Amino acid sequence: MAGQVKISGAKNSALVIIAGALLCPQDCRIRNVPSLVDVARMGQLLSSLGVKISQHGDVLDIDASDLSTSQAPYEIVSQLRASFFTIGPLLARQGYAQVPLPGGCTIGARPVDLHVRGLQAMGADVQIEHGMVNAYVAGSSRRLKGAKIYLDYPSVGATETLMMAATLAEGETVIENAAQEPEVVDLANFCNSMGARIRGAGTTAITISGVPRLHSTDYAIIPDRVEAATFLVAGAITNSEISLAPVIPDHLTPAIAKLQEIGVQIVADAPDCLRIVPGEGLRGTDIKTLPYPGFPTDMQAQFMALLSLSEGDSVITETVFENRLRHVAELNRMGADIRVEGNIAVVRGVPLLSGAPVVASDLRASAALVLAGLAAKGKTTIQGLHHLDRGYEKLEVKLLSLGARLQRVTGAIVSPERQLGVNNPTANSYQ
Ligand SMILES: CC(=O)N[C@H]1[C@@H](OP(=O)(O)OP(=O)(O)OC[C@H]2O[C@@H](n3ccc(=O)[nH]c3=O)[C@H](O)[C@@H]2O)O[C@H](CO)[C@@H](O)[C@@H]1O
Ligand SMILES: C=C(OP(=O)(O)O)C(=O)O
Repeated sequence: MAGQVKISGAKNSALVIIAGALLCPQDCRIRNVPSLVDVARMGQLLSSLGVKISQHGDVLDIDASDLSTSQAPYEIVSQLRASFFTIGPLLARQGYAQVPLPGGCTIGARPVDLHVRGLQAMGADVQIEHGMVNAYVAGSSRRLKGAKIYLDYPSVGATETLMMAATLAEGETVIENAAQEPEVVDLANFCNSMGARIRGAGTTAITISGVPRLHSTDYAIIPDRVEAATFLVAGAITNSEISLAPVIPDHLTPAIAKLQEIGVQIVADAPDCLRIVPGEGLRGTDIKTLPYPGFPTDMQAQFMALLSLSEGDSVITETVFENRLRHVAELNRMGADIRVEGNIAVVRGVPLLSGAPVVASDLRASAALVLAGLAAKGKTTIQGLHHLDRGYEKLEVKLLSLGARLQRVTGAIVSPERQLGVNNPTANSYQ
């Protein structure tokens, strides 16, 4: 493979920024929105609340001037976790919100206690009954009150929920031990572009001075660092020179550092363009997933595919989610040598993977299996592509343009039966 790839807008920014548009009683134009199943579902959720949404290419126009209800429907919330992020804006704007518990998913239980405790600290009365979170603000103004909130863990979602809720609260809110992820900063910049007063996003202490009302905006989402890292690994695992743009290289620091340890060179050709130059041989290294600026959990599976073909032993420790190593069994089906104990995977590099039928257990696991399939000798068939389509815009089209040999075999848009066939008849040992 070789060539250039266009990186799409960040899924995790898009989802929360679409929820954040609920804060605004005027038009919001959001640019660089990736075309993903999750984004479409988030749009359906807002429509069910009475919001008018129209899409032209990667531009989304959202008019949330009239909200017909503050009750989010279970059928949509249960399909994507990010839908719970609507609770903060709905409560802040309407003084009332009813959002079903989003439930866990294959990577972990994913409770929402930190979101709930923070909203309570801001004066909301929150009851959880029959799987539903009912939150309301008493008093004639129905406005939340600024508060000092310490998060036990720097949860991305809780930081975002509370930051959005605080934009319209009375007084000042300080979120301590806040998540520092780039998508949190993107959300803060989006809110500030509508007149919110948020300082410190990207650090561990975020201060929000509440304002009575926000106004319309035109905002472009940052590039997706997880998609970019996935393509960097695609270059490394197939020994291919690939250029990526647009990217924000700073957001990729943990991935670049690990790729360099593994023996791959990354060159900045322009401030928003990175090129991967494959090395002579790949070496194992250790990875521990952590909140940003640590190594992202959303890149762990893809790096495991790469390390399974890197010489020597690697230890991968997953600390963010309790059940995010389910791709191990599938990689082992392809000839990888990986042992799991608790949240630790010990990867012993093998010279060659061999194509096999495999099943994707979650979004990043599906990307890891595609990467493994690109490097493996023979044909790999991946089932469970509904996970992939949640978070990668046209992955196979982009890979095909680089010269990969793969095709979508069956299925309609959200069919779990959908399969991807990846074929590499000429894999060499130790790429
Ligand atoms: C849509 C979106 O942006 N998803 C991202 C977001 O998910 P999400 O916002 O769900 O991730 P969090 O940072 O909240 O979760 C991290 C850890 O905190 C725990 N926790 C979280 C909230 C809470 O109230 N209580 C609690 O115990 C979770 O179970 C998990 O073990 O950040 C994750 C961590 O970078 C990424 O993997 C996801 O891709
Ligand atoms: C876990 C992820 O997403 P979500 O929080 O939407 O499930 C992810 O993007 O890898």
